[in-house]
Amino acid sequence: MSGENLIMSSVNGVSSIRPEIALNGLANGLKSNGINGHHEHTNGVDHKHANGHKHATVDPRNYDDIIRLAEVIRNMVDLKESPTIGVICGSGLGDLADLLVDKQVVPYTKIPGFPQTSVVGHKGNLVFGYLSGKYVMCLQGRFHPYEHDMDLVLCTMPVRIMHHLGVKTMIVSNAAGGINHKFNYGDLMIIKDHVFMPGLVGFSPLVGLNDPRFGARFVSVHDAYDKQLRNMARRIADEEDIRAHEGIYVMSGGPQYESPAEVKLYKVLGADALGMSTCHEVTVARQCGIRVFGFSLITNIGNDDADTSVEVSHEEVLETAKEASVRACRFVSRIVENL
Ligand SMILES: O=P(O)(O)O[C@@H]1C[C@H](O)[C@@H](CO)O1
Ligand code: HPA
Repeated sequence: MSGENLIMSSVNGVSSIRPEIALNGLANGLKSNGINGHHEHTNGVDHKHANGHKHATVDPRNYDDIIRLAEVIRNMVDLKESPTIGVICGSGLGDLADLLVDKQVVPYTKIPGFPQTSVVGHKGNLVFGYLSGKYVMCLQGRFHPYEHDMDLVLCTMPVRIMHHLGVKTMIVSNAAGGINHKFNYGDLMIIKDHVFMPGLVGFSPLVGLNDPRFGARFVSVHDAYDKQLRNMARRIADEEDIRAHEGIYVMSGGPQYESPAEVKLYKVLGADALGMSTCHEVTVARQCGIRVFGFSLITNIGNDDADTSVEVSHEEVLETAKEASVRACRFVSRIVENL
């Protein structure tokens, strides 16, 4: 692929990538030395491109590395303005990024030190452009902890980059199994609160030395999912005739789906839908002070009876998510319009 094509065509114009800037960015210091010398790069990430060759070492725990990487990304595109809205596209919402106007696409493979996606349905592009007249940045593909050895700091690095680039409101989506008996295939669930199972047992992106420049050591997640945004989203769902519930999302570590007994456990806990993402990203967004709106696409129904054989598959998840995709994109476009 030539340098000129690294940023793909836009709807209203094409910008060319300047790869030398990315490389200069690396030369200028994407070699982590730790936080003020206290943190000795204990978990530096030595990523590989999808094509196999090694590139920059970026320590996702190092504030200066994150800022430099954000600046490298800024220099890879010709930002029209600061993106104040960030969208993390879960399974089924990836098409949203394709709808952006004046679009600039940066493949994760071209970002030095960036992790890569491996889950089908997550393309692996950072996309900048206009949605409903607002300048947004989309993660067309997220990082699930189970793909990255439960390195939650690495998986949430894009949220910190979003914050540095100007994002004030984050919209995050996922595909999830419904466990509330009122839920049906293809419904949406506005996330009201979450149960972050990995976080409860120490797999939190906030574990480890905290550089105060990232935000508070102890982060409140009481009001993680903004009430005003939830109310607005409910109104929009009504106006658009989209079946949307409000409920509690539980994140398990995955990648195996839950056993019937585990589904039952989550039901007893009071959860309404279950998945393998989102909570880590929301936790970091809250540390940054980003307002959050989250929703699930209900792609399958959790089975809590071991005597009833109900097989869940990622293919089923993707198929239902695909059917719901147009609705979900319309929903998000209207929310962005109202921000
Ligand atoms: O990125 P999301 O949370 O939408 O992906 C879901 C959860 C698992 O990664 C996978 C299971 O089918 O889809
Ligand atoms: N469990 C966990 N993650 C999921 C599911 C599920 O049933 N459906 C989609 N993502």
